[in-house]
Amino acid sequence: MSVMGAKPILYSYWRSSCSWRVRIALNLKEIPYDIKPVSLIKGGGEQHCNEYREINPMEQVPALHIDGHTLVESVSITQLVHFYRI
Ligand SMILES: O=C(O)/C=C/C(=O)CC(=O)CC(=O)O
Repeated sequence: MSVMGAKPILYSYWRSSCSWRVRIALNLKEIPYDIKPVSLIKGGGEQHCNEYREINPMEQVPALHIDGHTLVESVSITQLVHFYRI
């Protein structure tokens, strides 16, 4: 993760407090990122669709694709962002 590649992608939902946590961490680190919205409401929750399950088998937001890796669990993501992008 130390090699900076393409812009990170944050899979996120606007009402998800866990997603807020990661957005705050990325913004504090001034890391630019794109958001891919995953609605927790639409169609019973887009986090349960096959396409998203490939990104996060836990079927939860957020997930962060960064430097060729996909990270899940918001607290872990914020820690990794903190230590790897100083
Ligand atoms: O990434 C986490 O730490 C946990 C995520 C969830 O449990 C999903 C969830 O509750 C979505 C939300 O923040 O409302």
